[in-house]
Amino acid sequence: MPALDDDDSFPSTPGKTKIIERGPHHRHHHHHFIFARHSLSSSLFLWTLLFLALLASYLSLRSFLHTSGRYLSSSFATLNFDNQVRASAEPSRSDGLVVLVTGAAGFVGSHASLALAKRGDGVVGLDNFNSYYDPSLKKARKSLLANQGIFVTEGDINDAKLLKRLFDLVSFTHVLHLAAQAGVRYAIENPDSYVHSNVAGLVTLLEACKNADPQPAVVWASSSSVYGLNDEVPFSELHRTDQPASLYAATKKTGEAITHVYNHIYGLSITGLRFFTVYGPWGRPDMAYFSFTRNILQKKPITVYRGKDHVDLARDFTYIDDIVKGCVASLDTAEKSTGAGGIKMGPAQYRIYNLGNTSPVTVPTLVSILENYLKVRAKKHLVEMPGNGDVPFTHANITLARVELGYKPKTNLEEGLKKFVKWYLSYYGYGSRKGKNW
Ligand SMILES: O=C(O)[C@H]1O[C@H](OP(=O)(O)OP(=O)(O)OC[C@H]2O[C@@H](n3ccc(=O)[nH]c3=O)[C@H](O)[C@@H]2O)[C@H](O)[C@@H](O)[C@H]1O
Repeated sequence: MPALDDDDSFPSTPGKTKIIERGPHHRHHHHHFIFARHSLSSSLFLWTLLFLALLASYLSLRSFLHTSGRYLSSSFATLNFDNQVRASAEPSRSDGLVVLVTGAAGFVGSHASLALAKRGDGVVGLDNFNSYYDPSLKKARKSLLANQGIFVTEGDINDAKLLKRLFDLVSFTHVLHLAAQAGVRYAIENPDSYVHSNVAGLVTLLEACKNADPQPAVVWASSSSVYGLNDEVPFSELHRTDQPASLYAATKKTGEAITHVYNHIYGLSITGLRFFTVYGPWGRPDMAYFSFTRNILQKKPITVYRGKDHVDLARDFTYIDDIVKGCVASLDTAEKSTGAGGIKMGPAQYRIYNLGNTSPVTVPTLVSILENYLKVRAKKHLVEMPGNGDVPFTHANITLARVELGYKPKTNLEEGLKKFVKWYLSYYGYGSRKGKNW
């Protein structure tokens, strides 16, 4: 009796079935079966091969079209970008400057770009459109610039590749560096953003300037806040600036030291401008005159800080058009950098100027001027100045800028705020909720 080989009924290896041979009859059928199976499986095999071949060609064709499509569209985008940059950089007057303006969608940057383009200089803008305050205001400024043929590219001053690309495309004669993290009190909330833009970003930008051939002359925005706890008035460029009261001020003071290094080692021509509380149309919504206007119109309370012993705080508020004239005069009087491709050839110019108005006004006076134009009484909350970066007053001595730049501020706070309120009402409308959260 044939032993029942239990093993035969089980696959010897998982997935494989053993063919059980049961005598000649069985064998004949079996051959037939094997033959049929064989021809079936070879035609199946061929069909499978054909299918796979078709599938492979379809997939490779698709990926080829996809890649080349992407390549073509990115080449077009590159070409388009290059053309926009070059066209924007082209001056429309002979001997026109060719200026890279960083922070071009910002308050001072947009005004300065327009002024330069208006007199025939070539201007290329760079701005990261961050959301420190409502980016739609920045986009609106960008459109204003675009209408005058000025291209503003979206990018960060920390992007060394982008900067190199811009310098490869255009021989900038000047850089007007206005991109920064502004705001004195916000540094408590977001200290990193000040280091990112005002220190790291500045170094990346100066590296690009120093490597460029020819090297541009650099004019950049420092701040009245560098005077910090200095109480000699009016503030002169010779006064001490080693007692900053905010991280913002400390990063601007650091900027003055960093630019000095690039001047000293690489021969970059440097002009630092200490702006004093700049205000005006298309201004910054985070600043007091702007947020007060919005709150007064919306019948919301405003917080007015006071110093010790109820002394009013005061600022040397400076109108935007005067600041722009100071920027343009700085560009026009800047000497050429002396280095080339990162090597200094001789000593280069290093300047620092106060750009203020020389007539400080108290914050309550600012409020009453606004009340008068807006025809609404402000709901004032008087609060003692918190120790978060503010200084009690600022007051600029502008003798140096007057003598060397021909700087002469013309607009007092009353006239300047009138222009600001007119712009505000036309842009936002009465009591508009737009821009509620700057
Ligand atoms: O010159 C500069 O280098 C700086 O100027 C500007 O700083 P500041 O002079 O502090 O302007 P800004 O905030 O308008 O406060 C004005 C006054 O209103 C008071 N203030 C402010 C807010 C508030 O709610 N209440 C209030 O009383 C406040 O105490 C102050 O007395 C720029 O913002 C800054 O980026 C930098 O460029």
